Amino acid sequence: MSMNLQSTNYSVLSPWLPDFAVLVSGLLVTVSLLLIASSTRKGKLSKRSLPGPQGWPVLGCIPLMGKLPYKSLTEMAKKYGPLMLIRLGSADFVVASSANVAEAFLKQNDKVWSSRHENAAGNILFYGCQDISQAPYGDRWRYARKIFVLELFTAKRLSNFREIRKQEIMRGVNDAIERCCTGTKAVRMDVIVGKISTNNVTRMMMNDSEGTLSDEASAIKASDQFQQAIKEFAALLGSFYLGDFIPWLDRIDPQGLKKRMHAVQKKFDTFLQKIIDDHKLTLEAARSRGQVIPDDVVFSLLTRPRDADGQYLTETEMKAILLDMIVAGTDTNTVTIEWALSELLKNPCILEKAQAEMDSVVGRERLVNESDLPNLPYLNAFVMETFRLHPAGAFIRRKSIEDCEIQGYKIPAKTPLMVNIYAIHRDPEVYDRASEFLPERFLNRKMDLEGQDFSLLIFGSGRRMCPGKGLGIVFVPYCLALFIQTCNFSLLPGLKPEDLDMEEKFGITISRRNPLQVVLVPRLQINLLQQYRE
Ligand code: HEM
Repeated sequence: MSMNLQSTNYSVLSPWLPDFAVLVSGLLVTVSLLLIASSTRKGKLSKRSLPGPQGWPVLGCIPLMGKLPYKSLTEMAKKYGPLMLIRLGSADFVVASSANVAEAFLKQNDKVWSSRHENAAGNILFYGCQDISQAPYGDRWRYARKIFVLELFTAKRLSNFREIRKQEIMRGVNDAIERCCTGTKAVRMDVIVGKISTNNVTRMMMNDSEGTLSDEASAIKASDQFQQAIKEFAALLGSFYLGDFIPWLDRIDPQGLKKRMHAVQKKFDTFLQKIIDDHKLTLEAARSRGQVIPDDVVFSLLTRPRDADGQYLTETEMKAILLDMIVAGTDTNTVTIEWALSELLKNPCILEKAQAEMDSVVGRERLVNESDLPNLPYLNAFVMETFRLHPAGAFIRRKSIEDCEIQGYKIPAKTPLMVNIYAIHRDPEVYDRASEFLPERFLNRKMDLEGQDFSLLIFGSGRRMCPGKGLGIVFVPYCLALFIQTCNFSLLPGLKPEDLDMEEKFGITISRRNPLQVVLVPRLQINLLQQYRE
């Protein structure tokens, strides 16, 4: 039976359609109320009015954000100061854009600002924020974080996996060189480095070198689709979902983002459940044969006994934590290394200096080791400058758990905060020639990675500081050290260093808008490199 959709819809809706006059007056009243609300909101929020742009009714400052919100907010801070109030849809955010203001939030009032602002992505992608990164401040977050730091990402495990990091990076180097067909073709560095970072983190989590995983799980982990799923996951996590800011749009999902979030979450859930089931089978077999259980994160999670007070992690919480590791642990490293390589290609004299240092400290007869890193001051300064000018993420996102006074402004509980790391790292009051890439600035500057230098907030600060920092500070410099030592790099034929674009794309991380394409040729004896081929 055919049905006239138009007339059906009309007849269903018509009882609810107000007549035109009522509609117009209703709209006028709504807009006036919103205008009144937006003009009085500052009084509501603070003792003295926090400065900030006025914004539009309903949308607030959403239209002012542009494609790169951290840059728009940096510009606004020049006008309104380093402590601003900005309304996005129906939510008031405070924005910190200087080291001093960041310190007031993250050090002097660390506990108050130690929750996270919930959003659709956190809820859908991380099983209702049951992970660490999205979890609200409270007992479950504290418990999961303690396990992460004291049992999963320990210094001992990082050290045990040293050789695996070297293997994975060298596999990537060899793969890149081979794909370049002895210097005739370019490779996409986001693809090469993305695979190295993922393999590095996933092997710590689920070490399949000892036959722990089924063929099916190993094949998924090694596939290009898995890489793409991580990209999709990270893109959705960083997406600007309108329903988070204008609650009544949540039911409509006008951008179709929630649908995509559910789809990618399902893929990861199936994969993680398979990993856990495979591990359980291996565990059973190993126990029945009295064998030693291999070292990896999933085994650690599955074999940990209940705590004395009866607390334990549920299987869903375990999956949420594993997701944290996959996403937070791969994308951050990948974008940082891709930006570092971009700067090397843009500034060939920096590459020359880094290679000269490598040759004089390590030589060309052996591969650089992680233990050489402390003896490579120029390389370390180059990495720090990359972290400064290209922070992995633009913002530290927090939420207050109680009322708080910052610089004389009273800010109520449950206010979301954005610390604009991008603005702080480019503050001309702190850094000379702040927008230029100058590794030398870190040769004579103390390199603080503990979150106590608020002009350099690479891994955040305080209670919610990055618990994966130990891996980041080894993996990023070591991966770069091996590339710098073993390869010569050039851009696509005809492209000069000064023509290389450095355009950015905003997401949960700041990535290159256009992928970096590089031609790599070996600069060491090929047999030194090839001992690490697949
Ligand atoms: C270059 C590498 C990395 C950078 C630049 C980085 C940066 C950050 C930053 C800025 C935060 C927010 C901290 C805050 O709120 O104060 C964070 C949180 C976090 N990072 Fe990292 N990260 C990196 C690598 C990793 C790795 C390798 C892992 C794990 C495998 C990881 C896991 C996490 C988790 C779980 C959180 C949330 C912590 C919490 O909310 O308690 N990160 N990271």
